[in-house]
Amino acid sequence: MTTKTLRIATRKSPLALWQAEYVKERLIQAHPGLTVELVAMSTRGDKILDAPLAKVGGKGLFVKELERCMLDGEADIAVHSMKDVPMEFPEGLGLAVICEREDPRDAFVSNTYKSLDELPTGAVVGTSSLRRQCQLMQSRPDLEIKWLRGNVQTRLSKLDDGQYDAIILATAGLVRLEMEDRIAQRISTDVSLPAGGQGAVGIECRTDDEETMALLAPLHDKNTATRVYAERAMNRRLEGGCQVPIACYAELQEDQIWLRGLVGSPDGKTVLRHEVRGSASDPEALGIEVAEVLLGQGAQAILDDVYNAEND
Ligand SMILES: NCc1[nH]cc(CCC(=O)O)c1CC(=O)O
Repeated sequence: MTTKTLRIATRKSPLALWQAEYVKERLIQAHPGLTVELVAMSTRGDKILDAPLAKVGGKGLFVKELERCMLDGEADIAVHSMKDVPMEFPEGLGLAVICEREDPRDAFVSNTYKSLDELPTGAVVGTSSLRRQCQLMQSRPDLEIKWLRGNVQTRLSKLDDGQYDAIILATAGLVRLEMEDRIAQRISTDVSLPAGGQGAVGIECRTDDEETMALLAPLHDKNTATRVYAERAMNRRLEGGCQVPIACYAELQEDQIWLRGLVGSPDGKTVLRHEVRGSASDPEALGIEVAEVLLGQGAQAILDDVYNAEND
C-alpha cells in the first residue's frame, strides 16, 4: 500500500482528459491506495483556434506548457498522444513510459460516403495534416482538401454542418471518445501511413523522480515502445517538426521490425517511400536507416519547401 498522491498535468480537451483518466485508472489498479489527481490546464494552443497551428508555435506548444507545470513542481507527470510529443525533451524531463497502442490507422469519416473510393470527383475532404493531405492527393488528385482544425468534437460538428463531404481523423481518438460509430472506414496503412506514434499514449516525468518512475513502470508496453522508438528515430533524423508531410509506421513480425517511412509534397505529386526489416533489438538504427535513404532520395528539399511556405 502506498499513500502517495500523484498529480497528472493535462490539457482540457476531451481526448486529453480521456487519456489522463485512463492513466489514472491504470495507476490506481496497479497500486491500490495511490491517490491520483488531474491538474487540468488550458494551453495557449487550445485558446488560439483561428490561426494555423504551425504559426502559433506548433503542436509542441501544448506539450511545453504541461512541461513547465512539471518543472515547477505543480504536477508529477504529463500524459501525451505520442504523435504530438516533440523529439527532444527539456533538461530534467523525459519519457518514462509508453502504453499499449490503440488502432494507429487514420479514419475516414463521412455522413454520406462509406469509403474513400466512394467519394465522387472533386469531393471536399477536411484535414489540416499535411501528411494526410499528401497521401490523399497522391491516391485521389481530384479531391479538394479543405483546412480543418479544432478538437475532435469541433471537427465532427463542422462535418455535420455540411462544410465537408468527409474528414480524416485518427481512429484512436474516435475509439477512445466512444465515437467509433462515426468511422466509415479505417484506412489501410498502404493508403495512409500514420504519423509516428499515432495511437500510442506516453507518460513524461522528471528524470530524477525515481519514485514516480517506479509507479509508472507497470503501464509500459514493450512492443509498442519498440515500434514507437523506431518511428521517432526516423522523425528525429528528418528533424520532423510539428507540421510536416512525414509518415512512418513500424510493425513487429516475431523478432523483426518492419518499418515503413514516407516524405511527400503536400500536393501529393512527389512522394518518397522506403521500408526496411531488421532486428527489434535496435529500433533506432532502423529509423535512422529509413530516414537516411529518404534524405538520399531528396526528402530535405521537400521539407524545406514546406517550412518556407509556412513562414511566408
Ligand atoms: N493531432 C491531434 C491528435 N493527437 C492525437 C490524436 C488522436 C489520438 C492518437 O493518435 O493517439 C489527434 C487527433 C487526430 O489526429 O485525429
